[in-house]
Amino acid sequence: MALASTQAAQARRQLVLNLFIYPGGHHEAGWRYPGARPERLLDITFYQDLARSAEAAKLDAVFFADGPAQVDNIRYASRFRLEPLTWLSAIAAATTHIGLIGTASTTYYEPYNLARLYASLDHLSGGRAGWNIVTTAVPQASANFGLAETPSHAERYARAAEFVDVVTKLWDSWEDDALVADPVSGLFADDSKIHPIEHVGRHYRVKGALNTPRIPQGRPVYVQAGSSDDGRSFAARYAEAIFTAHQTVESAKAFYADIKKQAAGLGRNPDHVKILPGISPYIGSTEAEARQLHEAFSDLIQPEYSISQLKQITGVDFSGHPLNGVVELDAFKDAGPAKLVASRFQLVVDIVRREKPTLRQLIDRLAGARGHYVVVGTPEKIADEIQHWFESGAADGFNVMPPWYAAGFDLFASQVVPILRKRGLFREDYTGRTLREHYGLPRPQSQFAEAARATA
Ligand SMILES: Cc1cc2nc3c(=O)[nH]c(=O)nc-3n(C[C@H](O)[C@H](O)[C@H](O)COP(=O)(O)O)c2cc1C
Repeated sequence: MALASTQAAQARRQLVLNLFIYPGGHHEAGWRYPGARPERLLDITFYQDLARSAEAAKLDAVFFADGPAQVDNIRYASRFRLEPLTWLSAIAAATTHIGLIGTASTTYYEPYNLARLYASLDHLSGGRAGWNIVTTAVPQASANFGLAETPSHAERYARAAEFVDVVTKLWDSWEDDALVADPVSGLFADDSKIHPIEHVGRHYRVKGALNTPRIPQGRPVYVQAGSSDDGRSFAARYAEAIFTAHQTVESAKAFYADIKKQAAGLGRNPDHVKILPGISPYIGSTEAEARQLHEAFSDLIQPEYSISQLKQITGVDFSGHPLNGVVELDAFKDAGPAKLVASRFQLVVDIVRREKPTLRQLIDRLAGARGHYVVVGTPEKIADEIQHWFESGAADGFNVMPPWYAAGFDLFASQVVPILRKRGLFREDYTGRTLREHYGLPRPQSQFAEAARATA
């Protein structure tokens, strides 16, 4: 009976929930909050425990951001980077169902290397790999790869499109039944079903095939994070899940409608493109308690860090601006290279236009989750917000961004998820093993197998 009701529940549109793991927590002072464990930030068992908690709550995946550069303002916040694929591989060994989404940049990788890495993660995890495709907007990164300057926004996205075409061919280059491994006949692999890809393009020349058999999911789940116009059209063409930042349900609804329309216009099934805004919950048994919790984090903010973060996002240096002085829109009119992450830049400008904050209020707004949606309230209120965005066409789910670990996530898992489950919005139990099955996505066929069948 339970399984039938689960399947019936699954048949209804189900909420997607990922745990976005960020060393030290998503609030910039999260590593300082009482109960946080900064001494465990390089301890793999800390992240394995977090992933097991997310799996126990039946979440879809854990998600790691990434950027191949040391950020400028490490002095006051735990902003170092765990290389996602290595840490996710260790998490795979400690879990059985939770999806594993790692960020990797098309600007600072080569397709063949990246295809091998994600093929390994998908094989070793039994089909749980997701690739968050970013073009990376951190100017410091180029200096780590011998580049005199960062390629332009448009150039990065042009490369990214070709990059995805190449790795897709590489993941398809072994047909599903190419690997035989028959000790009786002595045939290990049917090499007529392993295809060189012979790619020659503007940015890449790759002969192929991949040197790894086809992966359990066929291809990792393609996730994308970038919301500029270029980012949106790239996402509509390739993404199966999109991580995005929105402060209001209206902005999220407009983004959601735009992407779904663009995807449908390309002949894709819009249901196979999951829109996942970030949400950072501050949970209290009462509204007052939740507000106190949020204020306690604000009291731990170190403005030097916040102002350097603001400069990183907007290119504008507010270090000489009084904390209690109102931030004027004019301050952004000549903003320069920081427009590399166009969507995040626009998000800050929209806050300033809408709320006319003082500098202290602005850095407070951004400290919680770098511009993602921050919700402060009781578990019912947070579940209401999630349900409202989900049912009003603003989101297919969320990347959950706890202000601190592990209690910040434990509260969400123990107090908010059960309410969502009771409302029939979220799974009782996994009904599949792979990330594609959790997301309700089809397993793609190899383009070479399809071509071979077409000519047979
Ligand atoms: C929600 C969100 C998360 C992002 N996470 C990353 C990340 O982890 N690493 C990265 O290099 N870029 C990240 N980016 C930036 C973009 O993916 C990408 O680098 C691009 O250049 C800028 O995106 P946009 O201008 O299309 O918004 C993120 C962007 C958004 C909107």
